[in-house]
Amino acid sequence: MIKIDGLIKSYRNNTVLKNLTLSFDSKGIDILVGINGSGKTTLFNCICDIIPFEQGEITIHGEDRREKAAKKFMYYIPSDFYLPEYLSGREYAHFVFSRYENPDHDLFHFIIDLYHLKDRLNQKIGDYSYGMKKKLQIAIALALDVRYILADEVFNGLDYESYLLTEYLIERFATNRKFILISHNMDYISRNKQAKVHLLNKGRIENIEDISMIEEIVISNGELKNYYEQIDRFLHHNQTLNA
Ligand SMILES: Nc1ncnc2c1ncn2[C@@H]1O[C@H](COP(=O)(O)OP(=O)(O)OP(=O)(O)O)[C@@H](O)[C@H]1O
Repeated sequence: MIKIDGLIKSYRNNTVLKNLTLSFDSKGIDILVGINGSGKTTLFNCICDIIPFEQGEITIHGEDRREKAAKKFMYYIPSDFYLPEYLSGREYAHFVFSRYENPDHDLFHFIIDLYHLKDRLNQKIGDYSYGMKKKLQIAIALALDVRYILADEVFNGLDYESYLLTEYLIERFATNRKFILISHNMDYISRNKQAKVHLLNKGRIENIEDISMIEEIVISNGELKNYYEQIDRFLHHNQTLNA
């Protein structure tokens, strides 16, 4: 289980996470939603010990997140990943595998095949497209013997077939590990009824039982209604001028 207790994280005087308490069990899919800048990536960076925070505690299977014993349970696919462009996909996968226990090489090659990347594996990552880099990261993540895979916008950059394939892989692999996904993809969220959805809003987290609530919350919290009215007034004004 990942336990987050009383987490407070600020950047100078901007408090992004305000006394956050939540936990993730070790199977299934959890999806983190929230408007741009609500702190989703910050939360992932805190969990994975990439950034420090002022207050609170995060444990992974009872181990503090900073401990090696905690890190071996997790793999993180960030949205803006900077991969070593001078390595081939194969070399990079081997580098990651060397840092974890029991990676499944057969599974890695199986997924690489599904993603049509087999012939590209010996090429430098610098020559890969954005979607190909994403697929390489997903294949590596699934081949690792980890409990938790955290992924920030994992479907971005994937063509539709690869998106559906990845959705299916995640669903099947979630029977014995946890995927915590940051996603703005409402298509994915609404299709995956078994996933738990958490909304990060103004530094606090709430569970979303009914995903139609997301639209209501976004509209009632944000400036959206105001923007809709501005667009209507703008169009009305211009149409009047052009009439
Ligand atoms: N290194 C940093 N220094 C200062 N402020 C930061 C830093 N990183 C993030 N922030 C601020 O923290 C807030 C949360 O950012 P974060 O990237 O966690 O949001 P997010 O929910 O992941 O956004 P998005 O949906 O756009 O990816 C934003 O106001 C952002 O400007």
